Parts: sequence; C-alpha cells; structure tokens
Amino acid sequence: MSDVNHDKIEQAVYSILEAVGEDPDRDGLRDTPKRVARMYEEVFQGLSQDPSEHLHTVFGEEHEELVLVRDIPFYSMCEHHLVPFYGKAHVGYIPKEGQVTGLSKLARTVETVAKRPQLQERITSTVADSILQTLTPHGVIVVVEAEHMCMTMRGIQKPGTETVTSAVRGSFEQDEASRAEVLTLINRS
Ligand SMILES: Nc1nc2c(ncn2[C@@H]2O[C@H](COP(=O)(O)OP(=O)(O)OP(=O)(O)O)[C@@H](O)[C@H]2O)c(=O)[nH]1
Ligand SMILES: [Zn+2]
Repeated sequence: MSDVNHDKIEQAVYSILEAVGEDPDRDGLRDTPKRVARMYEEVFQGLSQDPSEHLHTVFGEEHEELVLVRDIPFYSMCEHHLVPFYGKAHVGYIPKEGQVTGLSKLARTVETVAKRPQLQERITSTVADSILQTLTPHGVIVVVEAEHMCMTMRGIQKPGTETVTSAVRGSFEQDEASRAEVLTLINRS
C-alpha cells in the first residue's frame, strides 16, 4: 500500500510549472500534475516496502559457496536534485546453513531500495545489510555502477562518468582471494 499523496504532488507540480513561467492550464500541461503524481508513486514505491521482505523465501539448499547475480539494471532518483541515476547492481553472497534465497529476490531487493530518493552509497550498503541481516550468510558483496543525470544534463555536465560503489560484509572483508574472485566475475564481459 503506497502512502503517496497525489493531491499534494499535483498542487506542487502546478506551482512549479507556474513558477518557471509556464501556463499550467494550457492544453499540453493540463494533465501533467496528475501524470507526475502517478510517476512519483511508481518511482518511489520502495518507500512503502521493506527491502528484506523479499529475502524470506529460502530453499534450505546446502550450498556454502558463491552466488552472484550480476548486471541487475536499476533506476533511482538522486535525493539532492530529484533527477534519475541509473546503472547496474551486482549482488554476491556466500550462503550459510541452507539460507539460500531465490535469485529474483536479490533483484527485488535492489529494486525496492532503488525506488526511493537515494544516494548511490546508501543503495549499495542497504542492499548488503538487508541480505546480511535476513540470510546471515558467510559474506555479502554488492557493487553498484551508475551514471547520475545531475552530473550529465546539468551542473558539471560530464556525460559518460560512471560512479562505482561497493559494500563488503562478513568473510569478504578478510578474504582477499574470494573478494578478487567476485570482482573478476563481475567484470567478465
Ligand atoms: N555521494 C553522493 N553524491 C551525490 C549522489 N548523487 C548526487 N550527488 C552529489 O550531491 C552533491 C550536491 O552538492 P550541492 O553543492 O549541495 O548541490 P549543487 O550546487 O547542485 O551541486 P553541483 O552538482 O556540483 O552543481 C553534488 O556534488 C552531486 O554530484 C550520490 O549518490 N552520492
Ligand atoms: Zn543529484
């Protein structure tokens, strides 16, 4: 259930259009406040979800070695400028005691966390910590690569720059070899 208040968004968008010198009542803009309200409900739907809720599906499979889902595409909204940033997340973990979750659940966790006003660093650490707390694996590693529209279409205007963030938990923190293995697998084209 979403807590997004459509009326408030519509009023705010109407005011913004007025404030930039547009006529919010002209034909092309008349429905824009409603459209933006629907869009915000969609792109911020993660605010009403718990990222860990997806991870309770476990299979009891005794696999205590690496599971890596790489190249999970995501779209998020920069909390500073409310413009998109987007890219790929790579999620790896080493399950413990049969706590193996569904592969799609890792992508769902990324989706829930991304669909909020966000910082790339917080997406990365929230996904890692949700997996750590829910599945209590030996280790978790999350790498996120993204392009930020606030750095391309405005401001410093540097299209093509890519920001890479990582969060490393548990055994990956000490075990350099397994960390290197995951990074090699992530970068393999
Ligand atoms: N660390 C981090 N910074 C981000 C992220 N998204 C946007 N930013 C940065 O947030 C900063 C906000 O800086 P401010 O000086 O408050 O705002 P601004 O004047 O619009 O900044 P400029 O983008 O440099 O024009 C900028 O440096 C952005 O590049 C993110 O996910 N992580
Ligand atoms: Zn920004």
